[in-house]
Amino acid sequence: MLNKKSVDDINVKGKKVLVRCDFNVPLIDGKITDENRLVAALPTIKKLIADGGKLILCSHLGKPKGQPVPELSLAPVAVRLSELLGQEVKFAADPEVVGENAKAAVAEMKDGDVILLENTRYRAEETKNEDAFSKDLASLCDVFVNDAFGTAHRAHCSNVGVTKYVDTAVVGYLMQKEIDFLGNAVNNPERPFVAILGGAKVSSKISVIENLLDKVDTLIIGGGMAYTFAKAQGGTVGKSLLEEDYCQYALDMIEKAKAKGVKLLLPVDNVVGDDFSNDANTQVVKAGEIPEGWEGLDIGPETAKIFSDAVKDAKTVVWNGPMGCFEMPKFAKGTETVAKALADTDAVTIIGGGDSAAAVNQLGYGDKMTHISTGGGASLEFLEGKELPGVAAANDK
Ligand SMILES: Nc1ncnc2c1ncn2[C@@H]1O[C@H](COP(=O)(O)OP(=O)(O)O)[C@@H](O)[C@H]1O
Ligand SMILES: O=C(OP(=O)(O)O)[C@H](O)COP(=O)(O)O
Repeated sequence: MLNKKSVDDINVKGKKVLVRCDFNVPLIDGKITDENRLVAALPTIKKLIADGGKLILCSHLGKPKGQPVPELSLAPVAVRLSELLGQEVKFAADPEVVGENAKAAVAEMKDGDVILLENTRYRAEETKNEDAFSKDLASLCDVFVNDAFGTAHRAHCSNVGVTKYVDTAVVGYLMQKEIDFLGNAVNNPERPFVAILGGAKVSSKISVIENLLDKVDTLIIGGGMAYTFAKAQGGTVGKSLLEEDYCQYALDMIEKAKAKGVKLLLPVDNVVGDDFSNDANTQVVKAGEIPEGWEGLDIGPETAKIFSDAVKDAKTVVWNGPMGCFEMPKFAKGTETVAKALADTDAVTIIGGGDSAAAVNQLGYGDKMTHISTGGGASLEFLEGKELPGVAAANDK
């Protein structure tokens, strides 16, 4: 259990409550194309409304780099949130985020009202965690609630700096839920505990591999990073994604897994293409036997079966990173097979955010998983065993 004060430990009746959410959602032509992060924020927002707080919501959106960028305004989020909540979420348009407009909007609020501030990254201080903006934010409220799990790995004004200038800083339900699911899976798993890692590069997953090798019964490695392991073991990988500098590291990890009694599963076959394109010619070859001019873009059918079988017997599964270039239908089969195996197992299934979450949702297995994290970078850093600054900054219980 997360040892931080939460929205259940405070009384917000009649108080101004600044709620940091992660409303960093994909927008195409002003339309929200994935609203999971909005839906995930609703329980905390509804609870605080019911308790009679005056809710001042805030979030970043994209990377406007410290100045107003109209395409990155949070205005469309206020519209959609109003619909989802069934009550008006007034948008406090303000290029300074906490300028005259926002202050006037806050001054008019009644108990149970909700407003949304403009994109916090319109202010240059935000990502530098500089005091001026932290103080501005704190001046708006009596109480601060951080429910932005997706941003918890950042130390910015709106999730960390602001806590220096408020007496009460607690976490919301989403933050609690994410940390409880990820924390239980990693630190107190029902066994067998299987972790599946994929994605592009070994270099970006090193700390996760190291941390998980101390905890899992089985570690499955697929995706682009598997080719560095294949090459390290003396195989040929054609023009597959390869990090030569990490070959020795890959061999060390194979040895480390052996020494710890962790079963390490690597691909035994691959779907290869003669081009990085959905129009490529393809064939299935044994892992480490990829011909010159071809590149591995997915795990092969035999590998997909081995990985699925390992998941079948598991009691806890954590998955981060696709098994291949799932964005191209020709190379999506491996990721799809693994997603289906997770959907069919009785195990607790936890999906790290980012591409794996997108893949699982896209394939229609979203509601079959125990928990899909709303944070890519944040869940990765959690799996690395790092302390998340956004969580650390809240008041201890
Ligand atoms: N065999 C491969 N060759 C090249 N890219 C790959 C391969 N397998 C997976 N990828 C790519 O890796 C990307 C995801 O990598 P990464 O950012 O590390 O994962 P995540 O966001 O889940 O942490 C996807 O865009 C996917 O297309
Ligand atoms: O979308 C986010 O991260 P994610 O894509 O790693 O899940 C968070 O909102 C953090 O955004 P940032 O990576 O611009 O700091």
